Amino acid sequence: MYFDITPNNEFIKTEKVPGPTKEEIRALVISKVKLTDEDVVVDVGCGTGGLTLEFAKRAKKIYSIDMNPDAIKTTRANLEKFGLQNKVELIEDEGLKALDHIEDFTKLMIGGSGGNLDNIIETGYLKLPIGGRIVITSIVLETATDSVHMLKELGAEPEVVNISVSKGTLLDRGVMMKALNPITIVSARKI
Ligand SMILES: C[S@@+](CC[C@H](N)C(=O)[O-])C[C@H]1O[C@@H](n2cnc3c(N)ncnc32)[C@H](O)[C@@H]1O
Repeated sequence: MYFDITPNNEFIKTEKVPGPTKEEIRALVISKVKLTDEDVVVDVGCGTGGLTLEFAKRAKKIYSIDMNPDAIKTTRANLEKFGLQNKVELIEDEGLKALDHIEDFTKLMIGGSGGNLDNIIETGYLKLPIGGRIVITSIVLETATDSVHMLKELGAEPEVVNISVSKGTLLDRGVMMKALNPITIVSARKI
């Protein structure tokens, strides 16, 4: 089956909002989330909506949270561009506050936490059902190591992968590879 990941250049973007998460990373995140069509996903820090869009293509329901109003606007614009707005509830709020009001989700994605990482992980992990999954993407190592410590404290067994993607540029004399910044993905199953 064709594994459809939306190319980076098809997203509506603004300088005020980070993202989208690079397409190769989005593909891997879906695999680490172990996304199914029965899933209810919470995406904390939805940014441009890169991951929200991939979840919306495949899952039953998505709650996408961002404290930046421009991120909510941009995510909405991208969902509407691809006709996927109906599955997604957009919440303009701080992640932890918004999580307090959401129940019965099966997967938790954290793509931004703004100094509240430990609390968002703890609250989210405790609300997940046994067998649910939590995935954290990080551009700084400290987010990854802090996530590992917190998940271990909660009794989980986190997996850590660091992905370096290089993209080829076609030149007359060959293909020049340009490295993009590495991303660390921490993931765990609720046990
Ligand atoms: C790197 S971007 C996420 C990109 C996104 N995964 C995508 O594919 O477009 C991180 C986002 O997290 C948001 N953010 C950071 N801390 C937050 C918090 N505590 N609560 C809600 N949103 C937060 C930021 O406003 C930003 O839009």
